[in-house]
Amino acid sequence: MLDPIMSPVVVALDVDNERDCIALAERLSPKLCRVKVGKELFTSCGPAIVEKLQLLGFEVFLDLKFHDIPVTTAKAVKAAADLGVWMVNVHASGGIRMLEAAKESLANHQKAPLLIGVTVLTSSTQEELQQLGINRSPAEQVLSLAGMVKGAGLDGVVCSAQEASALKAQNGDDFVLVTPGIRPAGSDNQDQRRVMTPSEAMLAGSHYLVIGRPITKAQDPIAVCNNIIASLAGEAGVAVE
Ligand SMILES: O=C(O)c1cc(=O)[nH]c(=O)n1[C@@H]1O[C@H](COP(=O)(O)O)[C@@H](O)[C@H]1O
Repeated sequence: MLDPIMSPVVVALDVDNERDCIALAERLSPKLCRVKVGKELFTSCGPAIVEKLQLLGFEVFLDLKFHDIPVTTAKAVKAAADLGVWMVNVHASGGIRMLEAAKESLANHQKAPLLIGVTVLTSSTQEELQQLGINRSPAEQVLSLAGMVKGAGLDGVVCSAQEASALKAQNGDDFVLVTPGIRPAGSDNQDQRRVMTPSEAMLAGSHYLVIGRPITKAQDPIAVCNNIIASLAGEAGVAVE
C-alpha cells in the first residue's frame, strides 16, 4: 500500500450533496488518496463538507479556482487556508498582481496550504484558445503562465500531463505539477481533451493525478483506485511499501 503522503492520487468528489460525498469518501481510504472538493460540492454543501472529510482523515484540495481582483482573491485564499485545506488553487490568468496577493495572504499562516495556479484547463483545445484571442498552442500558453506563477512564488500549477515534461524542464523538480484530465486506458474522455493515462502522467513528471469520474462513477470506486495505484507501481515505478 502507498504511504498516504506518497500516493499521487487525488479523487475529485464531484457530487452535489453530503450524503453521496460521504458515502463515496467512506468507500475510499485516506491511506490511498487525497480528495478534491470542487465548485459543485462546495456550492451545494459549504465549508462544513471540508471539515467532515478532514474528520474522516482525508487531506483536502479545495478547488475553487479563485479568479478576481487581487484583494478579493487574497482574502478567499486566506479563508481557504483557515479551513485547514492541503491545497488551494487560483486562475493564473488573473495576472501577476492577483497571484502575488494570493501568495502574500498566506505569509503568516501557521500551516499554509500548497498554492497552485491553474494554467489552461484540460478541457481546452487550441481552437478554443484561438476563440479567446490567444494565438499560441495550449502547451505554449501553459509554459508562459507557469513562468508567471513561479515568479509570483506559488508552489506549482494545474496543467495537463501532456505539458508536464516541458514544465519540469522549465521549472525543476520541486515545482508542483497537478494534473487532471487523467483517463485510464480505454476509458471515455468525456469533456476532457488534453488527457493521459495515470502511468503516462507520472512518467511525464506529474506530482498529483486528479481523477474524478473514472473512479467516482465506477461500480467499485475503491477497486478502481487500487487498480490505478497498482498500475502506477507496475508501469511508472512509483514506490510502494
Ligand atoms: O483544477 C482542477 O482540478 C481542474 C483543472 C483542469 O484544468 N481540469 C480539470 O478537470 N480540473 C478538475 O479535475 C476534475 C476532473 O474530473 P474528471 O474529468 O471527472 O476526472 C474536475 O473536478 C475538474 O473540475
